[in-house]
Amino acid sequence: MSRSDLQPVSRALISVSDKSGLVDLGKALAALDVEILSTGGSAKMLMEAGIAVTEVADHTGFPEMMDGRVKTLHPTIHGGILALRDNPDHAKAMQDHEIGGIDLVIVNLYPFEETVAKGADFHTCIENIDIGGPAMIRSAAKNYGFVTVVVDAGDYQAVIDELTETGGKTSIELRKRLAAKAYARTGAYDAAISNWYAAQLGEDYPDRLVLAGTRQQILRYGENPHQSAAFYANDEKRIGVATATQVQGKELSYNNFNDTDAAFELVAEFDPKVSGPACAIIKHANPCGVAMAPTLVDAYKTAFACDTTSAFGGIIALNQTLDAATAEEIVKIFTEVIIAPDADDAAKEIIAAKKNLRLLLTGGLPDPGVPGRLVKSLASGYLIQDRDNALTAGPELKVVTKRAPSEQELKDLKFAFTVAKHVKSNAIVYVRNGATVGVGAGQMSRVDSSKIAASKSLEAAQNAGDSVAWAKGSVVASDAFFPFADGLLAAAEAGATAVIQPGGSMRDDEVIAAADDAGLAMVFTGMRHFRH
Ligand SMILES: NC(=O)c1ncn([C@@H]2O[C@H](COP(=O)(O)O)[C@@H](O)[C@H]2O)c1NC=O
Repeated sequence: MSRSDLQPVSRALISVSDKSGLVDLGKALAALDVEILSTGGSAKMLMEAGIAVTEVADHTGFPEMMDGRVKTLHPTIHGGILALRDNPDHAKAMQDHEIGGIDLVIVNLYPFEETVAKGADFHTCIENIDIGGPAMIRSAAKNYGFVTVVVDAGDYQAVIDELTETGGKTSIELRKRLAAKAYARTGAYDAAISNWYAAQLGEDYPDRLVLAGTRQQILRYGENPHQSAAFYANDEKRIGVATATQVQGKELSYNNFNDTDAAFELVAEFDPKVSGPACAIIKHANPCGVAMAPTLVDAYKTAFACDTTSAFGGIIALNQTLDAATAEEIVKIFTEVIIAPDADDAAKEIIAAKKNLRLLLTGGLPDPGVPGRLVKSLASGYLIQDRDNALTAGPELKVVTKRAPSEQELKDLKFAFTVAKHVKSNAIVYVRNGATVGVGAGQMSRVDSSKIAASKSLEAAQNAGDSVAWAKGSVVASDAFFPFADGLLAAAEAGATAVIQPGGSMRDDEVIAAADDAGLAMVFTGMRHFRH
């Protein structure tokens, strides 16, 4: 710390909405002989604790007025904060107008974000927009050369420590760090107000986009070791990787965050009350095995059997509490992350033996039907779209072939289409008895995805000691329509007996005729699920 950059703190202004830690702070400042100015509620609490305080109204000679809309918006306050102490003109202005310097500004804002989150009415939200607080924060942060600004109770101790250590002064390093934090706070506050206002006006895509987030973690690196990265959480608080509790294991990496998100969003499609236990295993944001079964351990084992090679080092998502039997199976191979709503004690104990294995518990499943926004960044901008929260799984399914699917086929078709929604396009998914048996992902042609999925199903069969590919007698889902009959024929050749796809190709007639010729049952969903 360079001593010349130390600035004395003789007077502090405290105006806080969230009063946690206020009394201890006041006592510590009083012990350091710092004079305290404060607004109504904050002043009252300090006085009740026996701390000497001057009310801002007494300092300015102006009462708080208009229901608190005007408290600190006064030249005596802003002059005291903004004056450059080493500028003779500023010093003269202070003298002429009897303005005393304010060296430390401690403010936290009206709880606008919390008020909106509670679902308050328009008027209440407006009244919770803080005006005087951000003004003081911005003034103090601008004058960081002389003034210390604190917007987070988590910084009270650092300021007190430094004042104690230096005999009542703060360093330029601390003042700069706190000034940057102060502008980040007012920026995020205004972002929240602006987004809320746009929503009130029904503007889905306002002229100016403001994104705000809170840094959760600086990551070791990005997708690759030469890329730096961090994770920021937004205010959506959707149940998932961002809000989960990490019970054990190494720190999550960038790719872990991405893959775990994909895994949990997929498994959340399967409500345990409807589907029973379900498990999804993800590699590089694509599922390499997904299954439903009467028990969780069977769901895991069946998902794993789909592609035992790819599952190595994968991310496992479960739709219900991790139990000991499932944990025993999981620890048999190397896994990066397990994410589940909960884990019982016996399961936790088994997982604990694998020190690096990350276990994330979410407390529940996100609602796949809830609307939301997705943001993707391009070279010079952002693409914003609704979350793909739709699924056609009910009466809107249209049978287009002579043969209608059997009950088991229909159940598997719906499952396959749900999984396909979470596979990078072009997506082809073979399913048999509630489990994927072959996934073709991310190919530039649908036929290639069909072929890959079919060959994966042969590999799965061979691994299990079967000579016949598991696609035989399966059903198949395609995330978008088959533009030609070839993709469908590839599926028929692989042994699929029923098909689910959106339909809508110019050549639907040809594709339907090919399905009829091959004796396949086919349903159209009328909804596409591209994913990139
Ligand atoms: N209007 C003003 O001049 C003003 N000055 C400070 N405030 C806010 O009043 C709150 C503290 O009020 P109190 O100390 O009365 O509980 C703080 O959140 C602070 O940011 C103000 N309130 C809103 O704008």
